[in-house]
Amino acid sequence: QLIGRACLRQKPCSKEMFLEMHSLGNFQLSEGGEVLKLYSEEEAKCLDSLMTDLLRPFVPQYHGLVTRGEHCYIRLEDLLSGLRRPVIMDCKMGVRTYQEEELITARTKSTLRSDMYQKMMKIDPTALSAEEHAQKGVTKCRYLQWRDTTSSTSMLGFRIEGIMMEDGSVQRDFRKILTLAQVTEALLYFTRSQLDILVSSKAYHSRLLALSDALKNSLFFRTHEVIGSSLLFVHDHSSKANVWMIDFGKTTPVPATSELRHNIPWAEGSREDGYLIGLTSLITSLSQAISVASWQQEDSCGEENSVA
Ligand SMILES: Nc1ncnc2c1ncn2[C@@H]1O[C@H](COP(=O)(O)OP(=O)(O)OP(=O)(O)O)[C@@H](O)[C@H]1O
Ligand SMILES: O=P(O)(O)O[C@@H]1[C@H](O)[C@H](O)[C@@H](OP(=O)(O)O)[C@H](OP(=O)(O)O)[C@H]1O
Repeated sequence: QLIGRACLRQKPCSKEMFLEMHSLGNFQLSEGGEVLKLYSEEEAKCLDSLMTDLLRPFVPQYHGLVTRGEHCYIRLEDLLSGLRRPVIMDCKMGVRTYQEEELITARTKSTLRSDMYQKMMKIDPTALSAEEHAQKGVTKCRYLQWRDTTSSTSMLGFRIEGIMMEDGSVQRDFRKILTLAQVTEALLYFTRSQLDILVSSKAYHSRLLALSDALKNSLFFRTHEVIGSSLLFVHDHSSKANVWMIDFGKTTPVPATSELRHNIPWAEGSREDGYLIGLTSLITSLSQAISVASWQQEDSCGEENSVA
């Protein structure tokens, strides 16, 4: 994720610097309120469908394709346009981050990844089997499964990938978050307990409820397995706050005869992704954060009155 790449720099964050960070990965600078993301057929197809779906207000506007040099790019609305020193949180949604297809491929053709072995070694060498140690490699699917079960993905249906604060500092140390209480703590940190960002009519809580309604009625959502997609939370000092669905590179249509529920646990073959399990967890945690922030505000008013 970009937020991870942004770790490379810890200076105050301007829009230019933010977009520059994109160019380290799959993104390129662009003019006129757009960002360019490296083309993938799956993502372009999803964005095409989303532009005529009920989810359109929750997705960056898609302006088609453009070629720059040797590469083709997807033109997307820049979600940070108009924000000064934005604060950003990327939550990867769903109870798993690998497609069923990746699982099948891993069983039949096991390409080993030494980078993923090294990442596991660094965090928990005991999680690796003797065979994996001997090979010094793991399949991507094995790594993604390990990431899912050791983060809140499997249990809560989402995980926080990263948070970037207004000074450009980036936190990615959310791997150990497993419970709703820990998510609540992270949300209070991310919003600095500001109630206008958490709960006002144009803030995170109401936006998530509106998204939940739209998802229930969306044809796109009923007919797609949504894997590795994120909810991007963005606000700035003026308390403008919004949540967007992004990253459809691993989102695929299900066969015409089936529809997904998104709110039940995954069993192989079902293609269920648990997206709504994650959204429910997020809304619950946000409600808890609102309660805590309200108590904090009452407490500080009480202290001020007693000093006066
Ligand atoms: N339309 C947009 N406007 C502004 N920023 C965006 C936009 N889309 C994505 N980003 C930023 O870029 C980051 C990466 O986006 P995205 O997940 O789509 O890319 P990716 O290359 O598929 O990531 P990964 O492969 O690591 O999952 C997001 O966390 C977000 O901060
Ligand atoms: O969580 P980490 O440690 O950052 O690991 C990455 C993360 O799991 C991404 O979801 C995955 O990309 P996809 O979901 O797009 O497959 C990427 O695979 P990659 O290295 O093959 O891009 C991993 O390296």
